[in-house]
Amino acid sequence: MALTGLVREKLSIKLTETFRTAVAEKRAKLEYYHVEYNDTWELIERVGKNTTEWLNSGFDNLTDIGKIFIRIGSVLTILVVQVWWAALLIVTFSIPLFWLAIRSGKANYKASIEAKKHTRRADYLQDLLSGRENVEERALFDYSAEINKRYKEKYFKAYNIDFITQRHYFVKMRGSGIITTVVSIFIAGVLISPLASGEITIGMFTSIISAAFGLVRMMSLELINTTSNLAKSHEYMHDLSAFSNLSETLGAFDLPSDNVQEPKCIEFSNVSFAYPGTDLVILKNLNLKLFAKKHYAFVGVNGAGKSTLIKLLVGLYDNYTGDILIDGKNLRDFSQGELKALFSIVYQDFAKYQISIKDSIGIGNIQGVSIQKIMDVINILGLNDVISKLPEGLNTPLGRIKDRGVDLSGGEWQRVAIARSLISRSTVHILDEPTAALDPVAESEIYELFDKISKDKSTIFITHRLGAARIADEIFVIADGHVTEHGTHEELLNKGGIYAEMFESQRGWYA
Ligand SMILES: Nc1ncnc2c1ncn2[C@@H]1O[C@H](COP(=O)(O)OP(=O)(O)OP(=O)(O)O)[C@@H](O)[C@H]1O
Repeated sequence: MALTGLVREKLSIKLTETFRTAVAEKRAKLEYYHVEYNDTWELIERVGKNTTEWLNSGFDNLTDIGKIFIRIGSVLTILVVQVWWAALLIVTFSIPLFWLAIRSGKANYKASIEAKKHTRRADYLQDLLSGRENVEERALFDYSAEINKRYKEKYFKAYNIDFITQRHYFVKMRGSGIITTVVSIFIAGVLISPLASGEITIGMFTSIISAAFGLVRMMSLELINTTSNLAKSHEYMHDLSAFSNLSETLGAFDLPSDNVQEPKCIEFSNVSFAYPGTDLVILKNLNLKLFAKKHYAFVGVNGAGKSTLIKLLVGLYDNYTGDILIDGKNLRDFSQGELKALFSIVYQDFAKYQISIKDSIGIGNIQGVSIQKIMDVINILGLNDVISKLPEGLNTPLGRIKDRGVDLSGGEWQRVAIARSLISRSTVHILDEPTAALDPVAESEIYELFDKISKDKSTIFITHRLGAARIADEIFVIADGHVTEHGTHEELLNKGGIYAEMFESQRGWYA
């Protein structure tokens, strides 16, 4: 490898590593709503996916363009000295082509973004057709032919966008090639007369013509092509800059603070909220109060706003009106470290980490947790039976990424997620219905267990199964974005409202 190649390789590795790390860090620090908002999510995906390739090609294009300019400069000098007007003519004709190349490069990049939207959908459909996750449903519902049809539609949409863009590019570039060749032929034609009259020698004529054609080739092919690619890289850098300007969560990497006390009172006061970029108000003047060491259940129909309420409580959004107060202090004034120390949460779609079961639980307390503590939660959650069957016990990798990996059942994965939350140091434990894979009785058992081990802690859980809600000290019924009923299980049954109606319809599940 030539020395320049070696230097290029070294620089490229350094640049790529620096940017890759910076992009990963930035992603981790982004304010949560960027992830849920489609436009910013697409930008995040775009910038994060092929960082290495884009940076490498941008770097290559820059060095290529430098080299081409040096070569053009030397040929141009020869031509200027010999026939200045020929050099001027070529340069003049090349300027609009240069501009065309920049526009083509930008258009190519924009088209690739448009095509990507269809490709992403096509990739998803491809996954449905061949992925592991839905192999059973694929056989059961026999939807492969229909999905395949949709896949082809999406694939060809993306293909057509790419093809049309490439065709435009090709036509433009061919056109520029023809124009500049005509210019060179014109120069040759004009020089024939001085050659015939002996004003210039045949040697001089050949050297001028070869310089002119060389210049035209460099201007119309190499320079235009590289400029177009550079314009694409420039568009990527533009995206990268928009990405780096996205707002960040202050103190995103802060560890849970040590000095946070369990809150005595959490209060929602007239809280209203619409997701960023939408007009639909999800929470409407919601009011409620939660007290220390009590266990609360939020119930209500799908879409009532229960999970949204939790997202606000743990600080994922702060663009609500009204106030959320923790012992009288506004939630917006809490640091990330304090919020992390306050709340731990198990989401409906909790993560299934494909690492050892020990680490999968241990990351719930990244500051360090003893094996004894991990074993305690394992015992409490009845996971010891599962672990005793694993070939490498606590060190067995979960999932199927590794050859030695072992998959768990839906309910077992949920217990691992709950265990992770239980070993965290936070003072308020929240379960946002992570128990959907369990049957109603097993779900009730998990909540009873959770209730028992969280005796001295504040807990909140969301559930649709009211047999589980029974154990809560107080139940909040959320409907249409606000609290419509609250009280103990018995109080709500006696009230004969929505809760009583819902419980009646579910009674058979627990018989
Ligand atoms: N990121 C989002 N952007 C826009 N709207 C959203 C977003 N997330 C949720 N919603 C909407 O907010 C409403 C309330 O959703 P939420 O998840 O809080 O309901 P829920 O009571 O927890 O429902 P479920 O019991 O089905 O989980 C729904 O209409 C939902 O479509």
